[in-house]
Amino acid sequence: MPFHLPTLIITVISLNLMLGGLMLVIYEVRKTQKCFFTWGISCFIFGIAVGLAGMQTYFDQAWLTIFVADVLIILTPLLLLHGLRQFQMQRPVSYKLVALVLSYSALPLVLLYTAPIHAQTFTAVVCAAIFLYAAIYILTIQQAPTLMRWMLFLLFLAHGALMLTQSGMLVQNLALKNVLMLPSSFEWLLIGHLALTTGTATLFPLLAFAMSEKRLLEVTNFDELTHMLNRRGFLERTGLLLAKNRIQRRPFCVLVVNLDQFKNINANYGDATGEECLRQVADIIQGHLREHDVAARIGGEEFAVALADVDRNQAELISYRLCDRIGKATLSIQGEILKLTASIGGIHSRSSRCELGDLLRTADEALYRAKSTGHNRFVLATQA
Ligand SMILES: Nc1nc2c(ncn2[C@@H]2O[C@H](COP(=O)(O)OP(=O)(O)OP(=O)(O)O)[C@@H](O)[C@H]2O)c(=O)[nH]1
Repeated sequence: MPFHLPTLIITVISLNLMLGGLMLVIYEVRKTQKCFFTWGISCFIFGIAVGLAGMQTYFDQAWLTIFVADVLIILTPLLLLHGLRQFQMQRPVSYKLVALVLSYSALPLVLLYTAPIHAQTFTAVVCAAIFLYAAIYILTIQQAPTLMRWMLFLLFLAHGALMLTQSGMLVQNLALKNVLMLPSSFEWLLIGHLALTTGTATLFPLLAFAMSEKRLLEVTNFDELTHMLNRRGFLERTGLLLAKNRIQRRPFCVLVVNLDQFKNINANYGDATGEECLRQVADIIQGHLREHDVAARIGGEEFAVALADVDRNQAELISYRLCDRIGKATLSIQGEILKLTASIGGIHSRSSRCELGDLLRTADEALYRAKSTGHNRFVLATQA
């Protein structure tokens, strides 16, 4: 199907200018993520490069339509890669790599720009190498959601393959002694580029938003000290588990684990030691639960555990074991061996008919009884 080349060129330029504008708008909102600025500039530069390259047949200034255009074309994926490095490191990243690759690429272009087909082949090979490198680089960004990481990997890989195809076609043209690439081939390359640029530029902001959302969830639902869920996260996750259990009329148990005389630890050894104790107790609790149980730090020296589908005997056994393991653990902190005990108040509901708030209130009352009858023990209440 024939395409109208000037129309295609104008479409590519407009799309890149629009995407560049979009990136700059995002940067305006998220000043801390400089990658959006870099990606925006990269889109603008590509738009200009395509414009200059498209003027080849109308404007006899090879230094501008070949040399400058090709240098800018190489700069585009380099800035894309630089943006990815800024994105991953979340701090200023040196431009050394960009400067180095650009200067090494510009030197051969000085010699080649009078032979357009050679210059274009060289540019396509350099761009392919940068895109393939970026494809591998994106896989190292572990914090990015897996699906998005692989989609970007495929897009970069496809971009690299497109550039390699372009260089292959140019070499073929060279053999056929054509001065420039066949217009029809150039059209297909531009269409491929259009699709890939749109895909990549759409995924970049999504990637950043997905990662901020993940971070936001971590901050709102997790406890920084122990990396367990916090009270909010516990209520959310346990609420869902309880609702599921209620539908199946299965038993449910909530335990509140509170460390005994914890203020003495702080007073005798300092807050930092107290915090290390909290971390080690959190590990003990998490180490004793099944995969689908929920554990959280819901207050200063207070933890909560939700056990789905356990009968009363199992709930008692787990409470006993938790008390026992915390009491027997020797916490080794900065050369000091510390001993701690915990009291546990719990509620076992036979059919999960109660609301979570009521279960927690009853577990708190049971905890009060465990504390007032001597610490280092558990009291388990029962409800229908
Ligand atoms: N280091 C540290 N201490 C904490 C943290 N959160 C709470 N605490 C301390 O935990 C102590 C809790 O004291 P209390 O509520 O009186 O309870 P307790 O000393 O454990 O006594 P009982 O509960 O009766 O056994 C206080 O001294 C708090 O300062 C924390 O994040 N880090």
